[in-house]
Amino acid sequence: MSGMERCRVMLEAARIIREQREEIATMETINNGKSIFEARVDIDISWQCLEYYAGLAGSLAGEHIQLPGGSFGYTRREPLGVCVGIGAWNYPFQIACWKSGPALACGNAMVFKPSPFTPISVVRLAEIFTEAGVPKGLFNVVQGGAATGQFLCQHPDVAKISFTGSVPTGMKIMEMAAKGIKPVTLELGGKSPLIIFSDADLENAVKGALMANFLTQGEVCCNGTRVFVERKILDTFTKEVVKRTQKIKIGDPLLEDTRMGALINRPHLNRVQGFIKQAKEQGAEVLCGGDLYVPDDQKLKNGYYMRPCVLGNCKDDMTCVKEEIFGPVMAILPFDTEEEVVERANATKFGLAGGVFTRDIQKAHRVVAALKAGMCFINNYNVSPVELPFGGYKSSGELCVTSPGTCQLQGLRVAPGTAWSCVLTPALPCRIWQGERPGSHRVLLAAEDCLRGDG
Ligand SMILES: NC(=O)C1=CN([C@@H]2O[C@H](COP(=O)(O)OP(=O)(O)OC[C@H]3O[C@@H](n4cnc5c(N)ncnc54)[C@H](O)[C@@H]3O)[C@@H](O)[C@H]2O)C=CC1
Repeated sequence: MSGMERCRVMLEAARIIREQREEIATMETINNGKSIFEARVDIDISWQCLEYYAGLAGSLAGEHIQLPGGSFGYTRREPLGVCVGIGAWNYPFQIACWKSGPALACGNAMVFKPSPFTPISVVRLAEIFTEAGVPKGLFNVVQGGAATGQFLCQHPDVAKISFTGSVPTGMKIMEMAAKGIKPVTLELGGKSPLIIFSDADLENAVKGALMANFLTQGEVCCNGTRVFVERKILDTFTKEVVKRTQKIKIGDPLLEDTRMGALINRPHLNRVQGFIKQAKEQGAEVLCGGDLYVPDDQKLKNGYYMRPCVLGNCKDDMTCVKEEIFGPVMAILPFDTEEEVVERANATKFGLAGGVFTRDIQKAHRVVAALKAGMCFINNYNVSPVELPFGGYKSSGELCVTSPGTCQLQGLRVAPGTAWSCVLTPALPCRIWQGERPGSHRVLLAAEDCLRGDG
């Protein structure tokens, strides 16, 4: 198909997703355990992603290069072939769209393997693609776990791998890809810093900290789980964060007013609670939560619910501060100076995201420029519009130009050795946690301010 033809099919898929938003969101809530309120946002981001790449499909073009003596050369944009997408369980439908959107826009085929913990919603995506006119066999779902993932990565007919998941699995994928000299895009874990200066709008900073820690039960790779608070406001900030955290409504994720659903499974719940136990042993103080939550509703009593946890008295060398917990656990750390906090914020093997809350715009841009992180937020956190890059530094994986999988857009890829970083600045304060739709945020991006590095 030509780019325009691919565009039309993808726009139709986006339309169907929009039309079936409620049904798919409900399916995603059952699939993952996150609140229906959040699942709807995921579905919106998913159709927006397909629309965005549909828009690019028609404009992909080669170049004509004039040579001496009247000769000329030209480049063609050609699909890679069969791309493999391997997804994590926290954003099943969205990850599948982030990977298949760019792949299909560029004329590739995709074999997608969801996490075995969240197998269903991506099957609905495959049905929608078929309904929209994607030729049979162009988007395929293969269910399975590690062995299936390995088989796909090692398959000689696979041209490219796009992976979202943990750092250890990412390493294995990179090794397998290296053996086949296959390009790979990795979207891995994080332990991102959130820096609250004493001049910040306190109300907004507190909401930002909740957004940075408790969306999707804390199972979000770019969460700002190391919350550095300027010592002057430590007590006030901590008190307010604890108060708001205790008010988060936990329970049946299909209810409209629920803001925190169930964790993905029992072993993961045990693992998260293990981190909290270890944090206490190492001297941290549990300021709230961390215990199991048992809903009154009998049919939910065996669910994997826990109360969101805030840890005080944390030190940089504690396990809860160093390792990704991937659950609703916030660690608060005091700091005194800008120089000190930047150094501590960067002292991590990860580099996915970072956030700064301050009223001083120069300080905000200075600090985010110094953070070694792929995505930085100023006076906001965890908004990810499809138009912006998503990816990390260091062990958080390769940074690509837009959403995971984008490297299928060859040529738009960041040149080797360069790094991109994107910064989001809000026109409105963080309100999503109060129940407003993310549409109420207007995200401003000024390219000159936001891109750094050779890109
Ligand atoms: N940077 C990002 O964009 C995101 C990162 N994550 C990270 O993912 C992790 C949680 O997700 P999990 O599903 O537990 O990660 P995981 O790494 O265990 O699994 C991810 C996917 O890889 C597959 N897999 C496992 N072993 C494999 C192997 N040897 N070869 C090929 N495929 C294999 C799994 O079946 C699953 O589909 C967290 O560490 C989180 O930070 C999650 C979401 C987004």
